[in-house]
Amino acid sequence: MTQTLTITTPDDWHLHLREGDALRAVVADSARQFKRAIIMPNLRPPITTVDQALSYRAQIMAALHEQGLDSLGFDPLMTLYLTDNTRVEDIEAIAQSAHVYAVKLYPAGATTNSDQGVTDLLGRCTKVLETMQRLSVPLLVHGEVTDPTIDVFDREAVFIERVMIGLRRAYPALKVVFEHLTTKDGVDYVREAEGPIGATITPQHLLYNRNAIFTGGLRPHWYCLPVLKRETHRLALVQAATSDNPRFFLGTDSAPHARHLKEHASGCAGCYSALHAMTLYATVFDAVGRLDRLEAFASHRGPDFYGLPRNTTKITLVKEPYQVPEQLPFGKASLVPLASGETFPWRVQAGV
Ligand SMILES: NC(=O)N[C@@H](CC(=O)O)C(=O)O
Ligand SMILES: [Zn+2]
Ligand SMILES: [Zn+2]
Repeated sequence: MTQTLTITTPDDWHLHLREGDALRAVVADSARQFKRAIIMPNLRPPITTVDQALSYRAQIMAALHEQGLDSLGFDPLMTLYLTDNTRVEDIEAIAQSAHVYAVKLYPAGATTNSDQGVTDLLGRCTKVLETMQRLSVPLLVHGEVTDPTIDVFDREAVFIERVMIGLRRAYPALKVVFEHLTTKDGVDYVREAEGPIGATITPQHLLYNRNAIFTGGLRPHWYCLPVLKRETHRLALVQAATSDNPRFFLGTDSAPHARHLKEHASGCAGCYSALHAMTLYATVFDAVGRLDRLEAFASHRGPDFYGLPRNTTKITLVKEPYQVPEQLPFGKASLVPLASGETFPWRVQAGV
């Protein structure tokens, strides 16, 4: 008999949906597996006010509507992009809003569309951080320093020392999500830290180490930020995700970029995983004999951290081979999903 696994419908606590044709090309992939997703605000220009977040959300809902997918009931949870100029009123507006849930910190220059990010968090954002702490608005952190003298592979570990510890000491009750955790240093920090902290973990950082970027030649579709790390770090992430620690939960960081911009002299950072995210996570959990923890990681710990109800619907995963397409349409361009062409042992039961 084919093995199946039925779990509470999961949520994706870190997702890039883009805009326009790109949005229309990818949004259904998330909506078919996930009930809710935290939508990243790193558009051009970035989403910095509640009004902008609401009109972006309307764009997302319209894209689903055009494709006849309203009945999926997908709920995009919006975020604002923290800048040096974010105002206390912007945070107060979040607390009043039914659709905006968090503020995202991109250190200036750290990643895709982060040039308007924060230059001096503890110097320039004190009033805003105080207000977030008081109103229980979570800060979602891209945790890498941008100092060019720091080795790319060390930027997360150095961020903990230079920024995270001081930030959390200054605002001990601020809810913080350490996004797309990639190192054993990060896992140890999140596990041991006091106060309200959580961390998202992507499928690529659970499945691959940095050798994947260089196997048989330079492979741009395995390039994301924070970059894949060595095997010891991957093992620590798998251990954390499959443990019973409520601080570690699912966030794909699915980040679509057109094929020609990935296969480029300065290729964009980001892996597209929304298409087959639950296939990838189930593969990891099954490989270490911990499918029993997949539901907690994918469906329970995220809403618990954000103080939201868990979903009441279910999805079923089936242990049948799933082959990842070589590429997908992406407006006028094409999109190469993570591990394109490869076969994995689990798939989501087709419902819609
Ligand atoms: N993760 C990535 O490699 N890229 C993300 C940005 C981010 O999450 O840092 C993107 O928007 O492309
Ligand atoms: Zn990031
Ligand atoms: Zn991201």
